[in-house]
Order: sequence, then C-alpha cells, then structure tokens
Amino acid sequence: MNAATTTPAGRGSSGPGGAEGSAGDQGAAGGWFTPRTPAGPPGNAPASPGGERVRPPAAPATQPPPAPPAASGVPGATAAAASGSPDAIRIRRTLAEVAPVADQMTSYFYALLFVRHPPLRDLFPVAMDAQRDRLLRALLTAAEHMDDPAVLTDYLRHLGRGHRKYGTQAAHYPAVGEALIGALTRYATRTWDGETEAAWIRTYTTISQIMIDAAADDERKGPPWWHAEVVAHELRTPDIAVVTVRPDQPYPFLAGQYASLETPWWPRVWRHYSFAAAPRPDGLLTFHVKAVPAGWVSNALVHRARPGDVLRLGPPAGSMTVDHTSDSGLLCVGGGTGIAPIKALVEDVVEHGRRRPVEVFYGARTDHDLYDIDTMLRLRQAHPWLEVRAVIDGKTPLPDVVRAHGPWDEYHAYLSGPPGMIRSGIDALRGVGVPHERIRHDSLDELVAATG
Ligand SMILES: NC(=O)C1=CN([C@@H]2O[C@H](COP(=O)(O)OP(=O)(O)OC[C@H]3O[C@@H](n4cnc5c(N)ncnc54)[C@H](O)[C@@H]3O)[C@@H](O)[C@H]2O)C=CC1
Repeated sequence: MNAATTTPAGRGSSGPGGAEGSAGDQGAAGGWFTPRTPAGPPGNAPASPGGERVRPPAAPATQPPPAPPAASGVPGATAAAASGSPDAIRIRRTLAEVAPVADQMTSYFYALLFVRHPPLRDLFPVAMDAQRDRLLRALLTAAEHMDDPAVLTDYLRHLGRGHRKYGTQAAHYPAVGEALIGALTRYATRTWDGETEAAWIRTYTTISQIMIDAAADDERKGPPWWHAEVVAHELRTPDIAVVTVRPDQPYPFLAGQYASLETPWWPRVWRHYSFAAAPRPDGLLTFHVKAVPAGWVSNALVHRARPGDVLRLGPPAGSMTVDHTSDSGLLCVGGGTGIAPIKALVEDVVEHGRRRPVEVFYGARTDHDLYDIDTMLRLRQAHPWLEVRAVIDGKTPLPDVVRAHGPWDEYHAYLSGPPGMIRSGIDALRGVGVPHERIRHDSLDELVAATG
C-alpha cells in the first residue's frame, strides 16, 4: 500500500512538536510525523495474501481499524506524560470540546483519511459505523489514562499488537495522525491553537511509536493472524452454537483469555470470543457464540458456519487468568455465554492438579438458557473441590445470590458475562470486602463493543 507517507526513519520535516501550519491543510500525509523504524523486522505484517484486509483494534473485541492510533495522549516518551502535564491538559480540553460533535468529527476524520489515501479504505470494514465508535473509544480510553503512563503504555502496546491483524503498517500512522489533526482543527475551534496542535502532534507521535514498537516486537513472536478451520458446530439452543476450530499452526494461549474472530462472510469485521476450553493436546479451540439481534458475525457463526469453513483468528488477549502459585479459592461467576471462559478456568485448575476450592455460579435467564450445565455438572462430579450452582433469574439478582453464599474475602473472583452483570458483580464483591485487585474480568469497554 503506497499510502501515505512514509517518511524514512529519521527524516521528516519538522518532527514532533515542530508542526508548521495546520496539518489539516496538508494535502498528503507525511510531513510532521516520522515514526522511527521499529527495532527488528521492518514494518508490520503485510496485508494477507489474496487481498485479505485487516483492521485495527482498540479493544479487544470487535472491529477496529487503524485509526485507533489516534488515541490521546501519552506524553512523552517520557512517561512524563501524564499527570497534569501541559500537553495532557490541552489534549483533554480538546477532547471535551469535541465530545458533543464526536460523530461528525469522526466521520470527517475518515473522509479526510480515505480521500487523501484511498488504498487505506481497504483496511476497514465495508460498514464503518462500529469503526467510528472505536476511534473515539480509543481516544477516550487513552485520555482517561493519561495520568497513568504504565496503564496507558500497556493499553497502547495491546492496541499496536492487535492492529497487526488489520494489516496496519508503520507507514500508515502518519496518514492517520494527519487526518486526526485535520479533523480536530475543524471541530475544536474554541480550544485549538498552535500550542494545542503541537501538544497533539507530540502526543500522537509518542502513541504511534509505542504501537509501532509493540507490533514489531510481536512480529518476532507470532503471525498477525491464524487461519482456523471449523471442525465441529453444535447448535445448543436456537441461538447458541458451540464452535470448534483447528488453527493452521500452533496457537498458544491461556485459559481465561479470548481471541478476535473474523468470518469469511464479513471481511474485516472482528468480534471477540473467549476460549471455552483450556489448551488441549490436539490444539483445537472451542468458542460459545450467541446470535444477537443484528449481529453480523454472531449470526454467521451460529446460523451459517459449518465444518470446513475457514475463519481467521487474531492473537490471544486478556488477563482473566489463574495464578497457579496461589492456593486460594476461586469464585467464578458466569452469566449466559460468559460461562465459556469459566469452564476453561476450571479445566485449567484440573490440569494443574492443585486442589483449591472453586465455586462456580452459572447465571441464566431461564432453564433453557443453561446450555452448558451438563458439562459443568460433569466436571463437578469428577472433582470434589468444585461446586457449581445454577442461578435462574428470579427475585434475587445473580450478584446478590453470589454475595449471600460468602464470605469471599479469601477468594480470587472471576466475573464473565454481560457488562451490567460484571458491574453489579464488582459492586457486590467490593461491598463484602473483596479487594479490587482480586476481582478479574474482561474489559468492559471491549465487552460493550463486542456485541454483534
Ligand atoms: N461468548 C463468550 O465467549 C463470552 C461472552 N461474554 C459476554 O457475556 C454476555 C452473554 O450474554 P447472554 O448470554 O445474552 O446473557 P444474558 O443477558 O442472558 O444474562 C446472563 C446472566 O447475567 C445476568 N445479568 C444480565 N444483566 C445483568 C445486570 N445488569 N445485573 C446483574 N445481572 C445481570 C442475568 O440475570 C443472567 O443470569 C454477552 O454480553 C457477551 O459479550 C463474556 C465473556 C465470554
């Protein structure tokens, strides 16, 4: 892709902070932002053979595109970045101004990007709606963590690695950065001035470099994506399928993690699903998919996918994993298809052979929605340290039922299910003294973005 701008490393006009004029006026990418060549293999993975496209991410779970680099600030290589630095203050001020016109600004950003660099359009899904949200979310997430460089860097590295599967290359970042500055220039009229623009350029340069370096590191470790053939497809309810796939090469992951998944029917549209089993010797991976209204990927996986179909998998992500150096009990709450990673965690404990109490609460709207209860009960029968309780919606909400079975202050808690369940689960557990650091769950932002 000859898109933008790729200024060779080390060259480049003004460099970070040296923005002359408004990038919004530039006709082509590439003046002020010059990513340094990442250490290691140059660039990022090329678009896949056969013209497969890719896109970038932002939170695990869904459809991302290269735009995310746009996050906001981290100042400084210097993690100085953070806290209340003048750059951070300017960036937040700009974001606050554009928040009410975020939709228009994001549309304008993509229009600028694609008009100036038409080949970049192929990296994104045909329908851009969810994509627009992703850009904004990435910006807001970065802004939220600007005062915490460690968290921010972690987030951006994750973002950079995740972008590999979209085909994002180091050379694309200047084009995105310049479109972003162009859009901000147009929509942040009240707060925009030369110093604010310089702050954004410095911040974007830092962000981009973190993402580029993370992608380059990751390139030494594994492919940007895996092909995976569907080998089994079992419809458990009219809208829930258990889908098993065989990756085309070894796929290393940990129980409790998730992967993004793309079907052949919706190119460049990715959704996150948790592994529903711990790593197994035959290398097969299983996912639990519920078809949600208007969900392209979920409906394709439940109603269309059949053995022989080939999907694409992004790399594993997520930190909802078990610490096997500890003997403390595990409290696992799985709501609906959120039981998938809980099952994987139980299998993981089995495989590590440690006898530690594991208490599973499996929440569902009705009896019929307990699509995996037989598996969970079989596990309970085989392992005396495991307790499994099914909780059907009734007078008492799931988190209250869990709380009533405490005390849990000696346990590590794992929450998996709809975002509302996770939020109220956190509140319930914090309320009975479980410290924050002992409660694990997937990113709520990503879960919200993951539907479809
Ligand atoms: N398929 C997968 O691999 C995974 C899916 N998830 C998420 O799990 C969710 C599963 O959706 P469904 O099966 O439709 O679940 P659902 O809507 O049927 O709810 C499952 C359980 O959660 C409880 N719940 C729902 N909202 C609640 C709230 N606001 N407060 C307290 N409890 C609440 C319900 O009462 C029920 O017991 C989706 O959001 C999905 O993104 C999470 C991890 C993995």
